[in-house]
Amino acid sequence: MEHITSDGRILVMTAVEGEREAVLRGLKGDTRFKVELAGVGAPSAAASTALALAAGGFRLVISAGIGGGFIETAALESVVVADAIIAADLGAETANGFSSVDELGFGSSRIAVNTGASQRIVQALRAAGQTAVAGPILTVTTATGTSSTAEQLANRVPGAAAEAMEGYGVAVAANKLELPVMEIRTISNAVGPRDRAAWRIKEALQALEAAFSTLTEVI
Ligand SMILES: O=C(O)c1cccc(C(=O)CC[C@H]2O[C@@H](n3cnc4c(=O)[nH]cnc43)[C@H](O)[C@@H]2O)c1
Repeated sequence: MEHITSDGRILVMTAVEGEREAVLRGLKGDTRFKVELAGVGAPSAAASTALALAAGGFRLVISAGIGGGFIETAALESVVVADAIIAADLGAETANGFSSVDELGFGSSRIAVNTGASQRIVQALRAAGQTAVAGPILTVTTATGTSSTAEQLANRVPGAAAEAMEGYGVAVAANKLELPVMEIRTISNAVGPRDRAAWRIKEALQALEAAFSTLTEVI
């Protein structure tokens, strides 16, 4: 996949150490990658990514970790590769509902990715035996905990596949340096009512490890 990267390193940002360790296990010492901690939430992720990128020499930035899945699109333990990274709650509440920063004229809540590259990674993951889909990954400030919020987000972003809390922050930092960005999430829980007994964090971390193992073969 030389059109994603050729020379230069790939920076992978994860929110927490458990995710970082899973990615590192999958990479098996591949020195083309550097894996750093973003912290939880888009502001921390943006600052951490900017600091990491200051070292220079990167060709691609990937926001990676576990996430919530819009379950009719992304099943538990599956992989979602972003075809867009969207700050889904960045905007204003109005009498007529939510207005995005785009609608308010303050900027863009959507960061584009190389959708061809996302599709090719999805194909490679499927060929390796994982369930994978490309779709919009939402960045939220508050993890969704009700069916009503899940429904609002799904209506706001048609085709929404997953939500997490860092992608938009990582992408803003990459964008500032005109670097391409991707987001890869493995699904630990359904977006909706919190049901801890149903969370599959261990399995999602195993899926994350497997996804990065495949990535080293195609990138
Ligand atoms: O408890 C553990 O063992 C553990 C291991 C690895 C990661 C975690 C996390 O809690 C990661 C937090 C991270 O995950 C994203 N996330 C996961 N599910 C959702 C969701 O439904 N909505 C939004 N974000 C979600 C998020 O990016 C967090 O930063 C725990």
